[in-house]
Amino acid sequence: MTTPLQGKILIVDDDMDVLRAARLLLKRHFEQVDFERNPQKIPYLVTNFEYDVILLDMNFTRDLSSGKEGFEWLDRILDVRPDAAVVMFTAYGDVEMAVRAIKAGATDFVLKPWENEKLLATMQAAYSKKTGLKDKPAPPPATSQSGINIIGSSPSMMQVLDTAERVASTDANVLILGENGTGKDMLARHIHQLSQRGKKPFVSVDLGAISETLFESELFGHVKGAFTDAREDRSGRFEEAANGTIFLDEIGNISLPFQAKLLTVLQNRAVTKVGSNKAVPVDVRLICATNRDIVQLAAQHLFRQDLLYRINTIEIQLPPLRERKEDIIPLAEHFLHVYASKYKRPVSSLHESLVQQLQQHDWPGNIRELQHAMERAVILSQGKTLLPKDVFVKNPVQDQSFNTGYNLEEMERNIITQAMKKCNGNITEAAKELGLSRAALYRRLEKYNI
Ligand SMILES: Nc1ncnc2c1ncn2[C@@H]1O[C@H](COP(=O)(O)OP(=O)(O)OP(=O)(O)O)[C@@H](O)[C@H]1O
Repeated sequence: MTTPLQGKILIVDDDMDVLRAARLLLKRHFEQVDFERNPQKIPYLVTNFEYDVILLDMNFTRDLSSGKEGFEWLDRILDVRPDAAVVMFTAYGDVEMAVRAIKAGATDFVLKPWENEKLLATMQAAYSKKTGLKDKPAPPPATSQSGINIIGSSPSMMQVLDTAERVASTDANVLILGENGTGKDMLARHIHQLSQRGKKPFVSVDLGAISETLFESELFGHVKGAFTDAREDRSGRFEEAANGTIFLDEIGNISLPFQAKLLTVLQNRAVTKVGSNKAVPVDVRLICATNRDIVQLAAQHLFRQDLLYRINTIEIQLPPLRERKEDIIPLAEHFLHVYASKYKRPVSSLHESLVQQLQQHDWPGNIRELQHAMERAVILSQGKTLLPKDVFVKNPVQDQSFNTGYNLEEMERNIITQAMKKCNGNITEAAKELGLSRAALYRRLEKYNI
């Protein structure tokens, strides 16, 4: 057994067996474990004693299934002690409710019947969070757990990673919002890896890159003969994601008729292939993302409100890089090492003047832009230290108006740069403007390092 932690715990549950069992377990690991059967005593207890973590039942017998009473008590606790760490105890099957409790300010939740290890780990994590956040080592713990190296220890990123970690195991639908290049895809993979579905498929679908005609067959599959080119049965992306996670990127870009089709699939948890009339059940966890203001789209009736409610059980907002400047240098250093090793370059540090310029830059293309800038700089670098001129290469197209000459590639680069500028870095809109698919535009952005 590890060194016992300090810490004062309160358990509130009206089931005496639960109280006894939980107390027996927690007593071995915490300095003091109090328990209370009557929730009416909560205001008195939290006012007069300082508990580090409160384990609170969501369903007292007065109100067996709605969890409403649990929410009320959570509110009362937070009124008295806004910084209280409250872990909700909830019945299996009430996960959505527990997730709502987290939105309402709970720290975490544990499902009943519980596994001792899980209960202990959750209580210990809540305790450390409450008392020792500052002592934690710098890298966010989630990084190594998922195997995905998410760089960022700014307060806003810590909060994003914290929410991601907590929702990962719940199977709740997640909507990730953020500008292009802020890491939405990466975060979706991270959540998948941390979830119980981590070893099952993660299927990413860029809805902005699928043409309207292929939408249904791509997502739901088709049967042989459904249309001229359908020479054999084909499974869709939902089926490929069976037991795993489907990531629907650019969800804000699909037309109203397809929103209706998607909603039917999500409601019925079953897909019907094009050309078939048999619905096949699918078990997938849904993560969606968009860079658009989806609430506004819903208000303008361009996005179905009922679909929005389905997909946004949990919303995670990824802040743009310019709003988490603390992350710029760690990210730049990360990419420096990645590309120095990839291209076998001797460069290993950033010059002080470059550090300043990196921090001052606005990064409209967010982390993707920084990543490309660092890749290009590493390739062009000549010494051990990267200088501003390596990263902020004077790019003639930025200074000149469109018609610079007759070099085709240069003209293409020019046009794309102009379109990206005009659309404020919004890839979907720029692709539309240029008459390209998003995928085709991405390829060109990569090619020209834009
Ligand atoms: N926190 C991070 N740490 C390290 N790399 C990151 C981080 N966030 C994003 N990246 C990298 O930046 C690039 C862009 O990230 P990603 O594709 O996840 O962004 P996105 O928001 O999904 O972009 P888009 O909206 O354009 O599809 C990727 O190469 C990703 O690996």
